[in-house]
Amino acid sequence: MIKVGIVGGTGYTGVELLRLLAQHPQVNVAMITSRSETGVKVCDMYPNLRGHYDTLAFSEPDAKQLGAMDAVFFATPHGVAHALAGELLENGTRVIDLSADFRLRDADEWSRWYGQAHGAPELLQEAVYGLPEMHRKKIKTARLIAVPGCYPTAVQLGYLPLLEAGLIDPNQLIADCKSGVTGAGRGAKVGSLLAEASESMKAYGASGHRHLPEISQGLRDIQQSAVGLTFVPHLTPMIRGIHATLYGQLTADPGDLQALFEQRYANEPFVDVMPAGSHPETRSVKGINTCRLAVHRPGNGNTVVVLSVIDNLVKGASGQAIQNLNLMFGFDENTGLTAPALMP
Ligand SMILES: NC(=O)C1=CN([C@@H]2O[C@H](COP(=O)(O)OP(=O)(O)OC[C@H]3O[C@@H](n4cnc5c(N)ncnc54)[C@H](OP(=O)(O)O)[C@@H]3O)[C@@H](O)[C@H]2O)C=CC1
Ligand SMILES: CC(=O)N[C@@H](CCC(=O)OP(=O)(O)O)C(=O)O
Repeated sequence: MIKVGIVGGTGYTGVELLRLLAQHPQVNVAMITSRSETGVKVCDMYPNLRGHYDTLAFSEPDAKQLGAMDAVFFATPHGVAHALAGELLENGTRVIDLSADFRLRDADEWSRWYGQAHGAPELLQEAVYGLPEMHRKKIKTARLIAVPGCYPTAVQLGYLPLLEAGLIDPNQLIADCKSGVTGAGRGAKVGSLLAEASESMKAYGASGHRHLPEISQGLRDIQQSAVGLTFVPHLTPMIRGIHATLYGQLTADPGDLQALFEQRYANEPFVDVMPAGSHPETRSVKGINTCRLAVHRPGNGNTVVVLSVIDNLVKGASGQAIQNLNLMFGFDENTGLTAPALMP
């Protein structure tokens, strides 16, 4: 049994960590922080957790107490993990950061997209990008994990087999993505109000979203050369879920695309390649750590279309964070992550 702490426990990804870890036989959540709810019991704020965390209460994010944990999850806004990660690592505590603090390898690029100086550039070299389907070996020995963003997870998993096989033009990638409103976090914002977000849909960040450099970096790593990506996110009237429609231009005879995807993900516990002709739904992954994919080649033409769905709070954040923890501590990769999705 290991002891873990969660910094930022009142947010959507924090409470999702609690929900999933309640089923994890090897993990004891020993500390959870919130500056605004200090002293409040977790189960008083989140009644769905009654019976699971009856004594655990929110406390201040004290570095010394966090340093007594085996691992600490950061479910906080950007910049918070920068300030605390170094001290925790020095104490031998492993850090799993759900924010974007360590996702980009270039500190200057991070500063440009996040509008603040990078607070811990000295840690960038050791941070491992926590996408197990690409970096499983490195994750197993990592001390510091940058959990991928929600859109980046859905997009990279969809393009991975095609780019690895060299079948599409890396300069003509188009990712048309939709997110539910929990993607914007729990903080009060006009755009997340029921009357603003329901019965409507809109694109945002079309001329440049902070996930663009993260996705491009990941696809570049697969492709081993520059990529040209157009990424347009949309806000849709659902609570959870990411739906990515990915377009690629074939440069060679692709052979059997369905077999390519099935073979690439045959040993991946959290990627489900749907039968040929499928259209995966976001609700089929609600609450679970699975990415469901389908690959199409309309009219047998030159365009390949990949459909990729995840739950932004699970494979897009907290579930993937636990998948990383399992790998880092030598637990079965799917420990605590095996329940089926809630449907409808
Ligand atoms: N929502 C999503 O779908 C996804 C989110 N992420 C990322 O995960 C992180 C958390 O997201 P989410 O749960 O949505 O965020 P929320 O806004 O819902 O929650 C943020 C949490 O962080 C705490 N917090 C805020 N500022 C600080 C601070 N300076 N020091 C310590 N704690 C702080 C808050 O509690 P308090 O202020 O009381 O301390 C709160 O518990 C973000 O970086 C986000 O980008 C990643 C993938 C998907
Ligand atoms: C709907 C919505 O607002 N989504 C967020 C992305 C989700 C998220 O939290 O981003 P990270 O994965 O990088 O942390 C956004 O567009 O900024």
